[in-house]
Amino acid sequence: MSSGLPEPWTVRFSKSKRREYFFHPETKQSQWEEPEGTDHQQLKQYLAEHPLRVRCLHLLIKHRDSRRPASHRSEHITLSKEEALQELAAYQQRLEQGERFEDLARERSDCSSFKRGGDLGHFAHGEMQPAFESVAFALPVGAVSAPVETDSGVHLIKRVA
Ligand SMILES: O=C(N[C@H](Cc1nc2ccccc2[nH]1)C(=O)O)c1cc2ccccc2s1
Repeated sequence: MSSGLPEPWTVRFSKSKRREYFFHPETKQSQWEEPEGTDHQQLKQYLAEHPLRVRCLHLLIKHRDSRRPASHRSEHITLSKEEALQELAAYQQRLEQGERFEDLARERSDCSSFKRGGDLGHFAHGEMQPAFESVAFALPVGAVSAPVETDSGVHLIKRVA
């Protein structure tokens, strides 16, 4: 689906101003206003279907090959990746039995976001590790991912916005 923007303009999200802006990848020009010739309705429809930001909760289980094999739970994580995946599968079952994602993230996540029920807040493209980002942006709101592997460990991701 077209963005409604004239080629090759793209739309991005400004974290500082918390709003979208328009970027021309050849001239490197950026501006707040919609470029000349934009189909406004099509752009609004496009943004409704291709959000520039998502908000997710996640439950991370680190293992001995994680980038930083330590967390508030353990100074030295020795779990193997296979053991971490087995433990994550048990949390998937508990979610399927109706337990709240936030409660399980608070109980078990090795990410410092555990304190907020695994809430990472809103993030745009380019802010999280690629494998995490692509799954997060592909999730429907309210859905929980299958296990996702990143350099940090193995995750379950719930998209909430
Ligand atoms: O990178 C973080 N924490 C790392 C673990 C980690 N690695 C991740 C990789 C992708 C998404 C979230 C991730 N969390 C740590 O604690 O070792 C973040 C913590 C928080 C806390 C609040 C909001 C965003 C973030 S991102």
